[in-house]
Amino acid sequence: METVTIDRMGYGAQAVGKLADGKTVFVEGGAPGDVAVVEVVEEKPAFARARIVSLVKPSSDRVPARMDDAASFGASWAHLSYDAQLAAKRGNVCAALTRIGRIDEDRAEKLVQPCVPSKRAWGYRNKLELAAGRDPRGRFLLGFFHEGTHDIVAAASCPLAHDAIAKAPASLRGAIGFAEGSQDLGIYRIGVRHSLRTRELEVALWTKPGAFPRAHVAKTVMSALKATSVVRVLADPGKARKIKGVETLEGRGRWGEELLDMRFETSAPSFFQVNTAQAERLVIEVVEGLGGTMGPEGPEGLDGLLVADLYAGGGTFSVPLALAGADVVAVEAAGTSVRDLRRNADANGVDIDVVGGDAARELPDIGDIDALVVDPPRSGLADGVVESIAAVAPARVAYVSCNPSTWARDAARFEGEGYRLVRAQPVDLFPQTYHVEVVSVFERV
Ligand SMILES: C[S@@+](CC[C@H](N)C(=O)[O-])C[C@H]1O[C@@H](n2cnc3c(N)ncnc32)[C@H](O)[C@@H]1O
Repeated sequence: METVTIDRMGYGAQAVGKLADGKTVFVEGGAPGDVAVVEVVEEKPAFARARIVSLVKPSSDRVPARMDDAASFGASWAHLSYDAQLAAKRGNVCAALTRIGRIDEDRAEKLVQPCVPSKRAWGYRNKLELAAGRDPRGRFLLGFFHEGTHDIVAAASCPLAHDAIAKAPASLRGAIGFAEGSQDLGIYRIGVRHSLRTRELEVALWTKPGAFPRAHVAKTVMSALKATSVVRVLADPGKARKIKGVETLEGRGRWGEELLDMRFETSAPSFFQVNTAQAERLVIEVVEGLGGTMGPEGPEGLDGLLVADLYAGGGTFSVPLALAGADVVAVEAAGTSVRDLRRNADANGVDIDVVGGDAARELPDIGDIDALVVDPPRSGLADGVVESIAAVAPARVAYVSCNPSTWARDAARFEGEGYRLVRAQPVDLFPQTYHVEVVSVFERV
């Protein structure tokens, strides 16, 4: 056992300090400024992991615990004040840019703006993603995967989600457990989406294809939650990308949300930003980053520009860019999102050239574009994509990222291909967790 001082939050659940021998130590539940007696639980050549045995001097960034099981739904920074979370998120973006992006510290400090706080620090999620299974006694189990494992931690509620769905885990567990009785319906995942703006609430039950008592289950779900839509997503466990179908069991079969006066409809397997109010900030950053503005009538100022939106989802950026006057080509790989995007373009009265396929493969066929948006999954841009973008030579690139490490790697690639990073805006979509979104702008030199 030894006493350490915690220096900062890592990009993950843990805080970071140094052991007496100079080795980096990751400390679960630590806060910057804590002086703590720790016990090393794992020793590696380059670093160690430790747990806090006692706090000699607690950090002034600490706030009283709101619940004991916060870590089970990813709220591993809930012991930090919200200001400290925002500062740590910006710190992690700067650190990624210097360590991985090889941008010097002074420049990174100037480029990375203060993190935009979320309007709600709790109750902000429009979506709950629940894991379902059975406990050793065969009873229906609903909760969250323990981080990094497939062990389900049963949870009654999730205070990160809107109040209307925060207690959905308990209601659904009771109702579905009762409806199942001893018969296993094979439900392995349940998604619940709710909009504070449209009041629409959708429950999506993920099962393998096969017989399913649709009417009985729909009635059960409706008795637990006032849903506007209940659907069944047919896919094999672990193969979420290979959707075999979506059946409407009750109601609309889709979920509707409003974003800056635009209307988006999302089918259950498709991606949609989980913090709607903060997604609006992402849209504003992207429109302005490409030279447009948010006028009183909505996005404007991009007339005549040819813009490609890669990894476009249901059109969160494509639709406002088209409303701002740009000719938009959107590329998206997931079939359900491609259908959503076409529908969302129609619903918002814009024409968008929607291409279903792999962003890297489709990019060279798009032609001479003026500007580009990329919003890839956590893995960032695949090898060769930055080079393909540079070959098409857009004057500006807006890069939206949910992973500072892969973003910083790609920033270095852009800077090596004749682009310069001119702005990096962290936006907090995920309070109480270590996650952070970054909207950045690269200009062709
Ligand atoms: C982080 S989401 C962003 C979606 C959208 N920009 C938004 O804000 O709602 C990433 C999207 O990229 C899509 N995607 C993943 N890999 C892809 C690829 N290789 N080519 C095209 N789209 C891909 C996913 O289906 C998903 O819709």
